[in-house]
Amino acid sequence: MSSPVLELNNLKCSYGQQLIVNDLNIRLREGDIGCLLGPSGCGKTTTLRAIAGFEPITGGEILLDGKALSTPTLRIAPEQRQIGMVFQDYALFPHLTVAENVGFGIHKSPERKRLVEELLALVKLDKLGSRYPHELSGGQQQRVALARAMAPNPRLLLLDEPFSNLDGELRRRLSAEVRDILKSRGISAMLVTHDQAEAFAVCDHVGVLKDGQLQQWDTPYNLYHEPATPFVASFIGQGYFIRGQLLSSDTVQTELGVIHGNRAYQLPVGGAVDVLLRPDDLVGDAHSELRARVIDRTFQGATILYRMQLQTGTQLEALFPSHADHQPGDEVGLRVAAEHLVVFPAQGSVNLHAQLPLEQVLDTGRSA
Ligand SMILES: Nc1ncnc2c1ncn2[C@@H]1O[C@H](COP(=O)(O)OP(=O)(O)OP(=O)(O)O)[C@@H](O)[C@H]1O
Repeated sequence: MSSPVLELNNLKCSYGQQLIVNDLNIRLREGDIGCLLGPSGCGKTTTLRAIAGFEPITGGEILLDGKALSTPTLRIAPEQRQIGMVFQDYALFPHLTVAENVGFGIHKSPERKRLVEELLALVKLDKLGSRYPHELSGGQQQRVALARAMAPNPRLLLLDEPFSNLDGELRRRLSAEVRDILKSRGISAMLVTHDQAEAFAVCDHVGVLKDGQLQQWDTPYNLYHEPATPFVASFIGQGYFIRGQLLSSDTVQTELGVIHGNRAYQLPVGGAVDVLLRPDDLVGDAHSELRARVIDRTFQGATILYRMQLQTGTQLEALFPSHADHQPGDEVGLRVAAEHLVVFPAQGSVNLHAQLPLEQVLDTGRSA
């Protein structure tokens, strides 16, 4: 396994007496794109600014290639860190052309002209080198910012909400393109976002933060299918919890029937658990004894998200292919097809027949 390019060891950051980032441990491998993801105010930007050298740290250490950049008694200046930064608002120099912006950090290099041309071609702006930033679209400006940050060949690139000023399709396309560009050059990067789809599309590893603490640092696949905490389960993807009882380490009895998973839990057999259900864990089955009534539906194109109710009153969400066209009031046969059984020890005193909505988990998490 390759050695980490960036290490955050027990990192702590504070503003005055207020601890903002608490004991963060992250290792980013060479060539990987990492992400800090979490709700507003959880400490993502503070962490990124500490890595860049703009904020002091109050505990732990930040290492680049094994060398200390920050400790509570040391702060290497940002320009000496070999770290490039791309900001949300592009932060281009308005009085410099596109080519001059890109070449700004390498003005002493004899290779400057060639490098600028190469980078402009890489970000597909080779014909726009003589324009000024205000003559470009938002997406084009962010490409210039990316090329400028890459020009000095940094060991690590930091991207702070780089696509948040762009919308919809452009945002999706540019984020995929940026991933391709970084990967084609083997550049290690750390991105901050509160957009889960963006984190999943761009990054190899994602760290979910809550109140300055890392809940899980993992691949997007594992965050979705094997969330380590109820907070990650509820923050990542759609879903909700239903109450169940553990029959064995990998089997749980619920009012939807017995659900058998592919992973063993070290929890007391017979104990109450909360079972995570994603809308795509429920499939239609006309022959199933489990029946639910459609309450409402949201047409999403290829799929329809149904809200349904069991006879017991429990409400469920199910995502069906669009051709399964049910109307409110219809009775539908259901089956659970959850390969990835995700359970947590039961929280609070939830009515056995009531689902625990995700918002409640998030609220409980916040106030904890
Ligand atoms: N300069 C500052 N002085 C005091 N408190 C600050 C300062 N900057 C940020 N904070 C506080 O630190 C906490 C974390 O802020 P931070 O900007 O790191 O969060 P974030 O996760 O990036 O949020 P967002 O997604 O909204 O940008 C917040 O409670 C914020 O109010």
